[in-house]
Amino acid sequence: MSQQSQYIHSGEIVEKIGKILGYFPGFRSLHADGRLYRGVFKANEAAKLYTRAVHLQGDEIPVTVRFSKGGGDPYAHFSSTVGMATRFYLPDGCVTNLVMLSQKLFIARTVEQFMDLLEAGLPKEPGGPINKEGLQHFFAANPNSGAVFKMRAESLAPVSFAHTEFNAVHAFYFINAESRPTAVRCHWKPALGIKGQSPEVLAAQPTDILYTELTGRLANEPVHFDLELELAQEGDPLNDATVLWPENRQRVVIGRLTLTAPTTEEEIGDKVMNHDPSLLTDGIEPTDDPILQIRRGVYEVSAAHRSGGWRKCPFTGNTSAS
Ligand code: HEM
Repeated sequence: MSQQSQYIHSGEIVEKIGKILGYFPGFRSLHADGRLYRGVFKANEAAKLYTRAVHLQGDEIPVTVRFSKGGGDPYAHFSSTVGMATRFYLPDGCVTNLVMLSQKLFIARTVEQFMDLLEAGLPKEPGGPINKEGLQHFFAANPNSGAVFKMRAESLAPVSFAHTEFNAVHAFYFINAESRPTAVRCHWKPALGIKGQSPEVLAAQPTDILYTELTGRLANEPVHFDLELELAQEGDPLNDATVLWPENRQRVVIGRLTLTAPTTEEEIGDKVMNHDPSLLTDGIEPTDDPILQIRRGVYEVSAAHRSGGWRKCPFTGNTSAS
């Protein structure tokens, strides 16, 4: 995919997200509220079968994780969608990201479908409420998106990050030392097992409840997640983030993440922490999923706005979040 197609709609997308969810200067357009934690990742022997990526060869690799709420309002309560953005610090000083959601699927298959969704949800007047009627029409006309909306609306909310499964949603190619590619979907499986609760019960609790819960837990013991690869079979869609693969796909655990303590942007030394999911390293390649491809540009625009950068998207000329 060309650089232009990665960036062409980025400014417009960030602008529309702001019109729907509100502008909160200095915060991410989505996943506005989050907290950072640190720890290590250690791959097991199985990892090498699938990838030659330097952080997946068995050495202990420093990591940071940003857990976040899904929405654009940093002062909102938690909902059933939370994020887990993991950064691996590679021996050569570079980093690579693995970005996941508590949801298994994304709500649009293509950039065009996502832009139509945003258009449908735009408030009828500036600053007004989200256009729920417009969205209902959109979901009726776009059944794949409607099905994901329903699935996400019916999903349980977390009781603790330590009991939540996370999913990278897109497929990636893992490339091993023999240059053999395997198409996979990645998941973080909580070592303590998966538990959920009703979103209403979670929303009635303090707005920072899952962060204080995790910080309190880490004061007593580390928290572990296993990195699981779901292996595609011939014919499984690799470019459609709105569709699950059949349930019987082989799953292989390739390593364990151990979180030990909270941290901060200052301690890490990166005030922006842009978790672009296409910031990969040799041994992992993106698929041509158009939603995965567009994310680099969108995250750069959002990161630039919140860090006092562009008032105007340099790729499209659109103004945004003023
Ligand atoms: C067209 C599709 C998408 C758009 C437009 C979008 C937009 C955004 C934006 C604007 C941010 C804030 C970036 C920043 O300021 O650093 C963000 C963060 C995030 N997105 Fe997406 N996103 C999309 C798809 C996805 C998907 C498929 C996932 C599934 C893994 C995902 C997971 C996350 C997470 C976990 C964060 C928080 C990252 C952090 O903690 O720094 N997004 N997204």
